Amino acid sequence: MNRKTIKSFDDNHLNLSLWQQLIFLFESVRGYELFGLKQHPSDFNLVRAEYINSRVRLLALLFAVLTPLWIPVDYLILPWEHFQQMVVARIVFSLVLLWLWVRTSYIHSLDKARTRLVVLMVTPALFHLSTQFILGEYLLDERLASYTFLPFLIIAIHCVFPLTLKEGILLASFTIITLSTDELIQQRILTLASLNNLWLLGVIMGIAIWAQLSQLHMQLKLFEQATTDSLTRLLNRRSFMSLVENELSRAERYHRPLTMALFDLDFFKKVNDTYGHQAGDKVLIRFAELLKEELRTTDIIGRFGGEEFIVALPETSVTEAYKVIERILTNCRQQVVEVDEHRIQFTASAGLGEVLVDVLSSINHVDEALYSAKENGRDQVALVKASRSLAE
Ligand SMILES: Nc1nc2c(ncn2[C@@H]2O[C@H](COP(=O)(O)OP(=O)(O)OP(=O)(O)O)[C@@H](O)[C@H]2O)c(=O)[nH]1
Repeated sequence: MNRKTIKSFDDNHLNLSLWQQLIFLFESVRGYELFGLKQHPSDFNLVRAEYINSRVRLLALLFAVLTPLWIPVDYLILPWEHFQQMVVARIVFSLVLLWLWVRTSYIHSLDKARTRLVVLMVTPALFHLSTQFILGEYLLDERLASYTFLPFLIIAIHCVFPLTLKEGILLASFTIITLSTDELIQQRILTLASLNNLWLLGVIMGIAIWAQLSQLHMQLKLFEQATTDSLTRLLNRRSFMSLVENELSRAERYHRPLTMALFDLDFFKKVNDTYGHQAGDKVLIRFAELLKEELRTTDIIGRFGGEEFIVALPETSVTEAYKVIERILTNCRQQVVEVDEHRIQFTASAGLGEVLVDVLSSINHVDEALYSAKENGRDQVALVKASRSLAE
């Protein structure tokens, strides 16, 4: 039996062990998502991909334009032979980045954005290596001090990207290893000068990763605010609709069933009027939790407004969905929400049907079915009329 009660958050929190409280804190600052241990929603990934891509483009263009501008300085301070080689290196580097700028005009996946980011970071690292190779011992000349700054600049630039801890560490390590290739080959990596450089690169990398995490955290928060209902943490109507639109395209392409159910809590006004609005909110939260518990992670759950909830079940026929909805309504009857000395019980009604042709009219149909469930006495599920289930 699935009999559950809700206590206030503070009661629950006080009973937690130190370890549980730490886990709670970790979760509340979105630790799993920031560390890259939990997948972000697919539409968030697309937003992040676009964000990363636009920065890759901007930086590629900036590097491509600025690098050749240094040629007059090369001319003034480098011997002719080195100058020629540096000009070639600068032009090649600039062309690669221009190519990256042109290629990155369109994005449709996070993986692509990540690959472009790696190319953006590795290209200047390779340019730096070629500089080391061309100038060699000449770099010890004080006038060429600025030619050794590039690695620090490259690592510092990592901070403009919203990355998870895992991505940030991988990318920065990859860049640092590329930057150190020369010293690794010549076995100079353990000299004091090299270790000093590595230490400084490590510090800048730490700061850059912190900035990346802060950006990602902010983006996750904004995304959540834009797509979820703040009370129940379910999808809001707009993001529910957009996810179901995608799911409907998939269902049509692969000829798979997609069903939808609209729930409405029965006599909810009475709960508010009798026990107060906060008690009503707790009932809404409990019902949202019940939906999350009873449905699959692939199902789409949203708060449609007020005391109405909506779910879409991919890969599920109406017959299968009917059993699921009945199970939810049965469990709903067994829920108890404790508010002060009161124990509130509640029921729900539902309309159920297949999603066909377009999402909006399917919602209208399940809404009509819900209406008949209410008319027939509530606390039950009603199906969209058979004729409606055929594509109209
Ligand atoms: N506590 C709380 N109440 C809400 C919220 N959103 C809507 N409501 C209330 O939900 C109630 C809905 O009432 P009605 O539409 O009359 O429906 P009902 O009382 O559930 O009756 P039936 O649907 O016919 O069974 C209204 O009193 C709204 O104020 C919310 O976020 N929190």
